[in-house]
Amino acid sequence: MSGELAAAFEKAKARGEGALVAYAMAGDPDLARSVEVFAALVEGGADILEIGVAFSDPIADGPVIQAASERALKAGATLQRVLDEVVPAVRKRCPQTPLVVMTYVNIIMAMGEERYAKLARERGISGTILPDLPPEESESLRRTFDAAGIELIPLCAPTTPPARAEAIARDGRGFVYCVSVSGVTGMRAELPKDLSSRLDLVRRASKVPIVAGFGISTAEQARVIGAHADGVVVGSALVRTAHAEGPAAAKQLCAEIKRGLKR
Ligand SMILES: O=P(O)(O)OC[C@@H](O)[C@@H](O)c1c[nH]c2ccccc12
Repeated sequence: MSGELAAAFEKAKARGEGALVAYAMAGDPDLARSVEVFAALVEGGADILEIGVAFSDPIADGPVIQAASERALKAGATLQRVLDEVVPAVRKRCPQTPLVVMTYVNIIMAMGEERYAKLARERGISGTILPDLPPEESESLRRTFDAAGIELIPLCAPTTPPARAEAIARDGRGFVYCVSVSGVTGMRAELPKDLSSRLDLVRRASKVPIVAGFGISTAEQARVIGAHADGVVVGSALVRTAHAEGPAAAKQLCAEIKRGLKR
């Protein structure tokens, strides 16, 4: 196991903070400028970067990330180029920050799972999130990733039955990603009332840290949810801000959300 993700959660905890996992799309608006966005998120206090690799059919994504996907595809952000050009540049700018790739199964299969795992590890990736990975495929992929030192981060949905959520959490690598709302990524004014009890259940069963993501865009939401998790994921709000106002504004938003994660 790489251990870099665990260390990032430990570091945040030692500072009395929940961890901020900040998502942006590699190649949005182009490869070089997305590196600036990732660096800004870390300057704003992100503890872990989630690097989106665009896919033509992003079924789990709402409008903001879909639009980012389209911009990235237009800019030529293939998995190969992201690993060759974006990841090393981000690594160089942010040497202390663990990097996680977030993409869809097809993209990994097209490269070949072993080739991906080896190359990703060489480039400095710690983990990978695949929201459309069917449970039947997850075991073989997890073995491949384990062997290469890439942590396959599992997801738990609101529709995952408690016993299944516990099983996922027990077997988790890196951290468990608890999806807060049904549906697609994107900002939400309100989060479900039973979210905190679901998070408590997964957290009790999990050997690795747990984070909540989907719909979080404010410091107040981060504060409320952060009390029941080891960290939160913020995507659409950062992607939208970086696109509309630039990296400096996204950095500000990170810093604000980070304040909500102070214990
Ligand atoms: O955008 P939101 O609502 O802040 O959600 C996180 C998110 O963007 C990121 O983790 C993500 C982007 N695309 C995904 C697809 C599935 C699961 C997670 C994701």
